[in-house]
Amino acid sequence: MSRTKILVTGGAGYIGSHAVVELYEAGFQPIIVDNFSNSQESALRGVEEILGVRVPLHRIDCNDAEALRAVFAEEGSLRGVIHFAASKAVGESLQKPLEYYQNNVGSLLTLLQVMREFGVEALVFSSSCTVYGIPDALPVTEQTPTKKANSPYGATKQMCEDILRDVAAAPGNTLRTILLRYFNPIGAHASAKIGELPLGVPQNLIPYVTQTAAGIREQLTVYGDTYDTPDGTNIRDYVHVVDLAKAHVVAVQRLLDKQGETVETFNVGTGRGNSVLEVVHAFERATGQKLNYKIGPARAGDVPAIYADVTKSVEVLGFQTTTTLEESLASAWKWQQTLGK
Ligand SMILES: O=c1ccn([C@@H]2O[C@H](COP(=O)(O)OP(=O)(O)O[C@H]3O[C@H](CO)[C@H](O)[C@H](O)[C@H]3O)[C@@H](O)[C@H]2O)c(=O)[nH]1
Repeated sequence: MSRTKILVTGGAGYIGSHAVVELYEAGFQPIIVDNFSNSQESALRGVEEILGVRVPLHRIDCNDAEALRAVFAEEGSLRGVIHFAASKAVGESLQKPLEYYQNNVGSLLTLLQVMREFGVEALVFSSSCTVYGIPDALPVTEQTPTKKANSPYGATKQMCEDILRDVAAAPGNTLRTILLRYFNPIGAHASAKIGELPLGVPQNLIPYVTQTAAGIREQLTVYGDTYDTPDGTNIRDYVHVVDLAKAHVVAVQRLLDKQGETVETFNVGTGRGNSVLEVVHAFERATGQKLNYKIGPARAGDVPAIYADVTKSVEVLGFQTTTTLEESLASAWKWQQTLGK
């Protein structure tokens, strides 16, 4: 029996590569589109080693409508798209707003246009808990009002969500969309053949932690300990990347089964909040490594605390994470060790 083809934009990236593995293992045929602007070919070798097969790759930019059309035409019979391809660095987006709007919003518009031309009617979109801004109450549900984004990156995620809701509401619309609002993805595949590949100095907590433990970085700076949280450091919901990848498989299946509304939103997190210091100590417990860290000043723009209410994703989507924080951190460390110095 032939596999159902799903286009995965950004399929060589951190979350995308893990999703490609989970899709294939669930019986789908992922087709990767990537421009390698923030990803590396080595991720695809890792995917190949895990699966024992080559996954088709198209090296194109999602802003290039003609190139995208050629992919849809060549592949034929695509049933759905998972759109990971986007720029994701909050700080960088403040420096390069135009690039972020073009890359994130522009590429979605182009993709939607081409999907319509080819009659592809299922889309999973990578959104982010950043759309909630600084929430008034915790945990956040999908009904929690969104707040004005404090970076162009966050604004692009809100705009893309709005675009997809408007498309769904238009008369005659046939597109079905699931918006997955990711909390903080961490960790790596159990095989340690794929994982996060930050370029340069990591901006995110976990790669900074693992690089510090590996001796690549001198010391982790914990950004502030005077927040209104139990230990004064920021609280986040750290979700294992393989769990997160699996949420996409469930979402794609739901779209193909035509269940639910034409556009649906789900939080993808563990439902647990952990402080930065809890992460540091969980890492030490999980790996036996002592972490060199200091408390530094708060980072501008950080949300004091956010974690997911996962009731809807459990009850409606039928999705639940299974990996503990310690397991996630151990997988991140195992992956870091394969990278060397
Ligand atoms: O060296 C560091 C790095 C991070 N942190 C703290 O660790 C927590 C997590 O920080 P990350 O940078 O890993 O992630 P954010 O919570 O800032 O998330 C942001 O980046 C994510 C991916 O890059 C998502 O896109 C998300 O939407 C966006 O808000 C924060 O409290 C941050 O202050 C430190 O203390 N030291």
